[in-house]
Amino acid sequence: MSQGLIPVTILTGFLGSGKTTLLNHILKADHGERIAVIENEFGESGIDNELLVQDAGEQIVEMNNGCICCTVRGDLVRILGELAAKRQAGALAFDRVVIETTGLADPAPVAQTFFVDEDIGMHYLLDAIVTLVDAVHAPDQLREHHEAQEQVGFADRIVLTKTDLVPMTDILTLKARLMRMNPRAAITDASFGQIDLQEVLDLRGFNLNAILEIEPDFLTDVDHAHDDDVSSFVFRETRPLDLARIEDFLGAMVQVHGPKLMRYKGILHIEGEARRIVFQGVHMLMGADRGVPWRDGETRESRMVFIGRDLPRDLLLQGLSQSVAPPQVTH
Ligand SMILES: Nc1nc2c(ncn2[C@@H]2O[C@H](COP(=O)(O)OP(=O)(O)OP(=O)(O)O)[C@@H](O)[C@H]2O)c(=O)[nH]1
Repeated sequence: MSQGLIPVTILTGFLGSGKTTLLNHILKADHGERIAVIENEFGESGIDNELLVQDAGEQIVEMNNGCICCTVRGDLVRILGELAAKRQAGALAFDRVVIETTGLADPAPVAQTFFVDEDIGMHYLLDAIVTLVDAVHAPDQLREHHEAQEQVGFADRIVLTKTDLVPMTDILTLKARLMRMNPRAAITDASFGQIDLQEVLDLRGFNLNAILEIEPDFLTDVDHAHDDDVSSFVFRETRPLDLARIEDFLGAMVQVHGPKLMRYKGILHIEGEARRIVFQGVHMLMGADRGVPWRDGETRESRMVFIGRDLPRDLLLQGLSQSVAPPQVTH
């Protein structure tokens, strides 16, 4: 096996499948390794970045201006090159790289990077493509989005998430379907990212020969299409918001527009709350959690990204603006 190369894991999976949750588990686990993370997000606002636990040992690089598999692939090559150069010069220490792709990425062009770019190949070894599959939404996603199918097809390991929300018979049906789509990849379950790290790291799973059998044009084919009708926008607001109003409003919106709302997530500045509130959902499943405290003097801004098809953008922006907390009366 190629000695001295830096192992790279590509973490992929459709929108909201649990990538950031799993990545947080990897970062928090007691493995003694330093991990450089490359985060690619759909939409201009880097929210995942804020959701990752961070300590001095980690290097987190954001790539926000497009999808890693097409427009920003050049950026990926550049970032990997810079990381390797800094590591070689002793300016940066890390043992492995994890790339979290957007939920809409086709993993093939990301994987290609490690074979077609000579410089990258000299420093890095693609360890595996780990694909997360959301047990609640995958049956529809696999039917409607070819990206979801590509992610399963290219997986070296499949991690099934949210099995806590689905009856066992449906899980077995989904597993059988995934096995038919990709007999190479073993399937593991992870509840809220809890997984034995051996299941996702150092798999030495990426096998170019196997991939070339499935997709003979793998190394040359860079053309691929995205769902063009999927779009995103960001809501921003510096005035404090009222959490109950937001929950009521979005709760009502998903009743009507749930199927269009593929993914929404944000950091909210809530009246009277010293911590960031992390609010997120996938279609009709939504929830809020308390995040890290706002720092003294920091501008508290709510930012929420919506990704979906035919989004009711004006309605959402208007409803969220009306969720600003009423001014506090001081006596
Ligand atoms: N019930 C349940 N919820 C989960 C599980 N894993 C993740 N989630 C929730 O699913 C939501 C999405 O998780 P993320 O980790 O942000 O998903 P992601 O794939 O990073 O999302 P994008 O980057 O936006 O595509 C969050 O609310 C998680 O708490 C699980 O095993 N069970």
